[in-house]
Amino acid sequence: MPSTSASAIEDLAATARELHRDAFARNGSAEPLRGDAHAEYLRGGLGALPQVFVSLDASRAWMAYWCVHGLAVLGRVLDDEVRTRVVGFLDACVDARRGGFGGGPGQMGHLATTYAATAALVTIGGDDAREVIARADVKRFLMSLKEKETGGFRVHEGGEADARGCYAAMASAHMCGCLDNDVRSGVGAYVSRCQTYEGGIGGEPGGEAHGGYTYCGLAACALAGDFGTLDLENLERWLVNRQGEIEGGFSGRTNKLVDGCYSFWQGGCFPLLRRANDVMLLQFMERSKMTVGGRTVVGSDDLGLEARVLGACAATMFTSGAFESSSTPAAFSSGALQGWILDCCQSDNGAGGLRDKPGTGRDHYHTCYCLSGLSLAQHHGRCGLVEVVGPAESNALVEIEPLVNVVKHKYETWMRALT
Ligand SMILES: CC(C)=CCC/C(C)=C/CC/C(C)=C/COP(=O)(O)OP(=O)(O)O
Ligand SMILES: [Zn+2]
Repeated sequence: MPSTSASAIEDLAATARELHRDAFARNGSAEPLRGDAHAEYLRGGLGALPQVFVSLDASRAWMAYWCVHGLAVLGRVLDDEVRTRVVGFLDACVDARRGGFGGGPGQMGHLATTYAATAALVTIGGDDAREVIARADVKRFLMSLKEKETGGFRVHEGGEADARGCYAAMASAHMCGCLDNDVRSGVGAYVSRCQTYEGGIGGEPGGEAHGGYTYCGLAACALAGDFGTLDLENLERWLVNRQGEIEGGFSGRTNKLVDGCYSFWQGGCFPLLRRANDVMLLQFMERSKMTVGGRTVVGSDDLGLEARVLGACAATMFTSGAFESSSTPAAFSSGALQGWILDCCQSDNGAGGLRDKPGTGRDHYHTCYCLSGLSLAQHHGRCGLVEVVGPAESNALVEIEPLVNVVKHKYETWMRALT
C-alpha cells in the first residue's frame, strides 16, 4: 500500500499530467494570471518593510527586492511615496563600516543582501537610487570577503564561502560598476570545483548539486567571463532532467519534488547556457581565425546578428565535431513550465501571491521567483520566440535579464548610465 503522502503525490501528478500534457496546445485554457491580486500582495510586503519582522528580520533587503522586482515583472509602477520610502530604507541598510548592505538597518553587511539591495535599487532606478551606492565601498567590501587561494567569497565577515557568495559578489560588482580582474579572478576555478558528478553545481566543493547553487555558479561564471573547467554538457543534462515530465515545474535536486521557485533558479540557467555556447563559438572563431563577411573574427562585433543568433541557437555549430565539449542549445519545455506556474502555483481561491506547490502557503519569495520563472519561460523559451500560455492580456509579463534577475529595460537603463 502506498503511504498517504505517496498517494497524495500520485493524485497531484495525475492532475498535473492532464493539465500539462501539452500546454501550448491548450493555450487558451491555462489559468489567467491574477496580476492585480499578486500586485496587491507584493505592495503589502513593501508596506511592512519598516517594521521589525519576527522571522525575516535579517532578510528585509530581500523583502524589498522580492516585492519591487515582482511588481516590475508585473509591469506595475511604484507610487512616488513608496519608491522614496524604499530607497530610504535600503540606504539605511548600508553597513558604512564594512561597505555592502545588511539585511536591515544597523545589520552587518552580507553578500546576499548586498545583491538584493542592489538589484532592488537598479529596478527602482533614478538618481536617488544611484546615490545610495558607493562603488568604492562595495568593491572594498567584496575584496574583504574574497578568498584569494580558492577564488571563492565568504558571504559575510567570518562566514562561509560558497557558490552563492560568488554570484552575489559578481552580480553586485557588475551592477555597481566595480567588476574588475581583482573581483573576478579565480571564480571560474572555484565554481568548477563545486560541479558534481551529476552535472549540477553544489554550494561548495563536495556538496550536493542543487538548483539555487547551480544558478549562482553558472551566472557567476557568466558574469566573470570565465567558465573554468565546467562541463556544460553534463550541466545541461542535469538541468533538463530536473523538469518534471508530469508536472512541468522544476525540482531543486535529484529525487525531490518540484517547487515554483526553481522555475527561475533552474529555468534561468537555460538562457545562460545559450550565452555560454555563444562565448565558446566566439572563442573558437577567434582561435581558428574564421572569417565572417570577409573579416577575421576578433570580437563579438565582427559577428553579424545572424551569426550570433546562429551561435546562440543552432545545434549544428556545436555538433560538427569542432565543439566536442560544448553543449547543444539548451532546451526545456517553456509551455509546460508556464502551465505549472499558472495552474499550480497561484494561491487558492483567487487570493494574491504565489507558492511552492499546491498545499503550501504563499510567500513573497515564491511570488518573486514564480513570476521571474514565468517571465523567462515566456521570453527565453524557444529561440527568439515570445510565447505566452493562456490569455496574453492577463498573462504576458515584462522580460527579465536572466544574469541578474532584474527587468531588462530597467537593467539596461541602469547599466547605460554606469560610467
Ligand atoms: C542570489 C542568491 C544569494 C541566491 C541563493 C540561491 C539559492 C541557494 C537558492 C535556494 C533556496 C532554497 C529554496 C533552498 C531550499 O532547499 P531545500 O533543501 O529546503 O529544498 P529542496 O528540497 O527543494 O532541495
Ligand atoms: Zn521554493
